[in-house]
Amino acid sequence: MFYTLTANPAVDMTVQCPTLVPNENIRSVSAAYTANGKGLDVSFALKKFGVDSVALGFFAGFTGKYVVDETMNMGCLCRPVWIDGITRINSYFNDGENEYGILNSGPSITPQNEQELYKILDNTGDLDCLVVSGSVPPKASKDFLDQVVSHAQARGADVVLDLSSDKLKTLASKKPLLIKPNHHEMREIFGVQIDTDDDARRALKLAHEAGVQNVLLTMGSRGSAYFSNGEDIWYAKREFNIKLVSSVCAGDCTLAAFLLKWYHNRDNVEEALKLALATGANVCESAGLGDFGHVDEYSKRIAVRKLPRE
Ligand SMILES: O=P(O)(O)OC[C@@]1(O)O[C@H](CO)[C@@H](O)[C@@H]1O
Repeated sequence: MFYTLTANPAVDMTVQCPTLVPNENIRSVSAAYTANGKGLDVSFALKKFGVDSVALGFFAGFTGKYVVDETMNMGCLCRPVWIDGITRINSYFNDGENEYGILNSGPSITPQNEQELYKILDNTGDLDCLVVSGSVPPKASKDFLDQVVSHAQARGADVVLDLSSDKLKTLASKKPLLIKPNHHEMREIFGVQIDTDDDARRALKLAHEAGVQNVLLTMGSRGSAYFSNGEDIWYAKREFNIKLVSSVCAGDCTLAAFLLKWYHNRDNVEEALKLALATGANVCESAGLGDFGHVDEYSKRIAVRKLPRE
């Protein structure tokens, strides 16, 4: 069973609006309020593909209750750790030309909250793979993520990491099964600006040298991705344009779709990349995750090639 951990979930407010004007109030065209957070998005996307997972995380106040209720309404399993405060609301604006995001830090967690989470991990009987995604709440212990990975690995589980902090570099030594940085995170964490296949090769090599087994490197609005298993590198690119509404949850759904095809069949890289990029593209066309209505069609329009070995 896949488990996901969202240590810092959110209600996302996604607003379509006219051009923002300093010191002026403007009226939005539309606004959507959705239960989100990176790991939760992975669970929601898996569910849309008909796969169950268990969503773990810290939740607080009326917003936390909303996120947990929505998670269960979607038919996802959820094991919340309840904490003090209010689960954050993150705001995203699209003015037709640019996207803007304002992310809040979220409620703090205590050592007791952390212990409660470790206990859940220690008592799972069906944990095959833990996907740890997103930011860590304020006041988390310095070794919180190390502990999470250790508790999961002690159960014999694989660990997948989607973290933007440079903590990813330290955690790499724990040999996670897969990491999913985007090109900005790869530059910040491993110091390589990726514009060409050779740049990607260098960055992916650094990630493997740090200990990571597999890397799914997404290239954001370029609509492409690299995957490396340490021996071979594949490059995938979508061959169509999309009308962008919000790119916010696209990376998380890309990861979910990739895992769906690849986790149980590691030779299935091409199919996994096609579904992953198709899903990411379709998610960009609505606020939140959308209905995945174009995923099948888009999957047929993703080109994948293997890079020649060096
Ligand atoms: O602050 P984090 O945890 O890094 O990111 C949080 C967040 O941006 O991630 C999701 C999209 O990936 C959103 O639903 C959510 O608001």
